[in-house]
Amino acid sequence: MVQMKVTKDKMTNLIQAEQMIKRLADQGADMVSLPESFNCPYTGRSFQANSEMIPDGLTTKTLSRIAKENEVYLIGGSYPEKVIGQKKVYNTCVSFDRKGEVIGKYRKMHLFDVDIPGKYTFKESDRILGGNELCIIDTEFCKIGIAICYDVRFAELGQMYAERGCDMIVYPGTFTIFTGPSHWDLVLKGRAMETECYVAAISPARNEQSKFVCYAHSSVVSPWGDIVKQMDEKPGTSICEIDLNYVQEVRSKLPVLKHRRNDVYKIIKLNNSNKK
Ligand SMILES: NC(=O)CC(=O)C(=O)O
Repeated sequence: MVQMKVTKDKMTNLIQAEQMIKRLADQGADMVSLPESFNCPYTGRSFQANSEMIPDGLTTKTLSRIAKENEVYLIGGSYPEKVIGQKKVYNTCVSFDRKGEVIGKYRKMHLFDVDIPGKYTFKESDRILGGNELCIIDTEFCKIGIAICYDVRFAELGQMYAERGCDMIVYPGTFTIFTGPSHWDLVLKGRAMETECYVAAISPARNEQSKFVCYAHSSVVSPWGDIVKQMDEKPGTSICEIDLNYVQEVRSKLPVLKHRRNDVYKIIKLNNSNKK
């Protein structure tokens, strides 16, 4: 987990990310994840101003080189993706294999439009478009589902990854200082427990000078719902060794995925005419 302090300067952020990824690779990490919005601050204006084409932009090219040089799988946190003909951008996570090849691209699906009076108001959809596709990366260890931050609040997405054979879900995410203390552990544990997957969530470090002050506390949660690694709010790196046999062990002891009654329930949106 790379919990870096994101600055306003993209080059500084890329250099910092590279140093931290190298440190983790030198310590034996097989897979490294960056946080959401790692190459620029997480504000609407900064996001739009720093957007790049994928895969031709500087950030994607740099991450590809870093993954290759360090021979690690790299989940590239997220950064703003420019699309020709669109004014708004996507909040996108690109993943790479050990050779630096792109193995997945995920666009944040659920947009963080919230109004917590007196505390925090944000309308991500003013400048960002929501993606519509799942992203599963197939690694030598297991299949991993990718989603971003606010997506973690939506249980259905996690369920879809579990149903499609993922043993782990990675959420680069930057929860706010207002929501994190009550909700971060809860949603990560919830997603892990109901999907019986390992769940990892990687945040930037807290930056009190930033307009967006995040909760930080990057974490890994086991398929039983226990927090197996958690950082505090400071910048740093952390390695967590996980045992994928434990996923199967939990699923055989408590087979909630098998017990789902998909024959009885499915989520539909009622229109006004048939709403009771
Ligand atoms: N920043 C987000 O996208 C989400 C968040 O902070 C929250 O859900 O809380």
